[in-house]
Amino acid sequence: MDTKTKTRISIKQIIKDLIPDINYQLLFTFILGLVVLYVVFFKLLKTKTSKNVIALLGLCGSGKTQLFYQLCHGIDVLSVTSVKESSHSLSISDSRKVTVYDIPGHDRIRYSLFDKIKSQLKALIFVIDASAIQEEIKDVAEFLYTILCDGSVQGCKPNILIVCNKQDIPFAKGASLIKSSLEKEMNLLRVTKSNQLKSVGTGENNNSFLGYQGQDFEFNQLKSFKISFVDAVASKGEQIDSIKNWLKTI
Ligand SMILES: Nc1nc2c(ncn2[C@@H]2O[C@H](COP(=O)(O)OP(=O)(O)OP(=O)(O)O)[C@@H](O)[C@H]2O)c(=O)[nH]1
Repeated sequence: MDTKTKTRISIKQIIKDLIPDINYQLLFTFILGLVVLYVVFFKLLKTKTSKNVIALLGLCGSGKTQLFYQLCHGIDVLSVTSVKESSHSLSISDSRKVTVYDIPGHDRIRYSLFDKIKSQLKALIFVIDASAIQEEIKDVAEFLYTILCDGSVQGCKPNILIVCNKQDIPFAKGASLIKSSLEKEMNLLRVTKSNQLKSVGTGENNNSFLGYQGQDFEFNQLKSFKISFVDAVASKGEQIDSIKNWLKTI
């Protein structure tokens, strides 16, 4: 008898001595269960910790880069239209760090850059130029609608902050007015979007219709997201405290 077989027999003997009526099948199932639990636990932990991205989104010129520099470096920046994303690690509390991405607003590149990070979203900051919202409402609503319909974004359930920036400019619209204007615009948009999908024969697409059927669209119908609106002035970090406070809550 070799030493390996001897050891196996003695281990079996020890277990038998300890628990005389042992059911090996039950023991095996128990150990297998523990292994499965261990794997699932670590997978869950990994998914939770890997969602540490905050994306700054919005149309060109809304003030994303200005806000990015204020939040991450506490400085003002003389910015030009961005053509590639910038990122920076930011501490949002003593023990938590996130990576903030400034995604350029140009419609040719914003989606491809956003696609790279959207599966790791912890939160989204959507920046609007409140002084130009009357002219830009359709584009803003379309961009926001597309983001909210995205399957990966819906899967991440990020907290969303809609920043109504440039409140220092006379006649800039306030957050509550912008919220209701966006709801009206998105109400129209979801009819066109779902009709477009029907006409190309894709049938029902759960992601394309936001809110409740038969009711006017309201942001609070979106249960996957926690959406808040704030007024802000990113220039010189004049009015960004509400954004900083929100970051602590995500
Ligand atoms: N008055 C005022 N101007 C601002 C404010 N925030 C940003 N700006 C100005 O708006 C312009 C555009 O700001 P950016 O931060 O470059 O805008 P962006 O969203 O990053 O633009 P893209 O890179 O094209 O996507 C710059 O001239 C900023 O100085 C603000 O709160 N008030």
